[in-house]
Amino acid sequence: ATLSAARYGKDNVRLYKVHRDQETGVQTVNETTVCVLLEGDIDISYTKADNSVIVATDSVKNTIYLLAKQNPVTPPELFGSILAAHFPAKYSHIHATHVKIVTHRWTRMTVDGQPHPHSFYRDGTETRNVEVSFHRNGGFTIKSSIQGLTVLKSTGSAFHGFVRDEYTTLGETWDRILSTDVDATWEWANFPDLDAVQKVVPAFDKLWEDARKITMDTFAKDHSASVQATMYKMSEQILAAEPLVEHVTYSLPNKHYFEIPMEWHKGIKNTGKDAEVYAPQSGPNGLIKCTVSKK
Ligand SMILES: O=c1[nH]c(=O)c2nn[nH]c2[nH]1
Repeated sequence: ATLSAARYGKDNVRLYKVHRDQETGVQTVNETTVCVLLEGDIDISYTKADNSVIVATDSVKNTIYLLAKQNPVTPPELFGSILAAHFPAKYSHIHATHVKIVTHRWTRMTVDGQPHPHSFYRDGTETRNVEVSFHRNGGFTIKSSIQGLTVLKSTGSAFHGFVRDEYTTLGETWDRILSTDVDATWEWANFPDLDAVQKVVPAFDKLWEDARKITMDTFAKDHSASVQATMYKMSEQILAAEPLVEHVTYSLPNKHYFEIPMEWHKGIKNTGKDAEVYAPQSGPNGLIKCTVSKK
């Protein structure tokens, strides 16, 4: 037997940092859940029970908190890169780091018509995430994503013209509910070093805002012929929004809402154009994926 791959570290490191603006008194919060995994000359800790090469996962956790104290934690692409670069710089036998940061929403409250200086609410389970992989000789691969943004449109979605054969029972529709949990990822061109990441910092927040707007605007406005067609339009627009992005990937569950026939009860019409009451389905669900890349 041979050890063909190995990486280890600390997962589910919950991190909160507050910024206090001394002049305005406005406080800003950031809450994330972090995973840092290390790769390198660590084989003997697996194959020979030799722990001399192990940076303890507890030390990894300590390092995450210390670097969060000493560095900006936003944008997550920057903090993820700072975290990823630290370990190969500190430990000569660690050659690569894989970082995942999940950012939870704390949306500032509006109180008495004004943004409140230090009060926030969790508006949904949507998260803003990054995955940063760094190799000593390979620079930074950064993937940014929006996940868990649940959307629904009550019309403006059709699905017809698909294969009809002896396996098909699904009826064609020109007007259906469409709902999904958005999982959209955009992959940046390789950054050779931390300076290259620092130079692009403003683009990270901007593209997250643009990608979120593109996703919701397209979802709302597109007369959707299918999940496939609509997600391709979203992907094209994100690619066009930022030259440094090389691939855009969407993974969208099709969360079905079934019509409930009622004509058996006194002839009540509740299907097709008369449908008003539906049964939201927990499963099965369609799952539609695509990756769209620069030419
Ligand atoms: O948008 C859709 N795409 C599909 O591939 C599909 N299959 N059943 N319903 C569907 N809706």
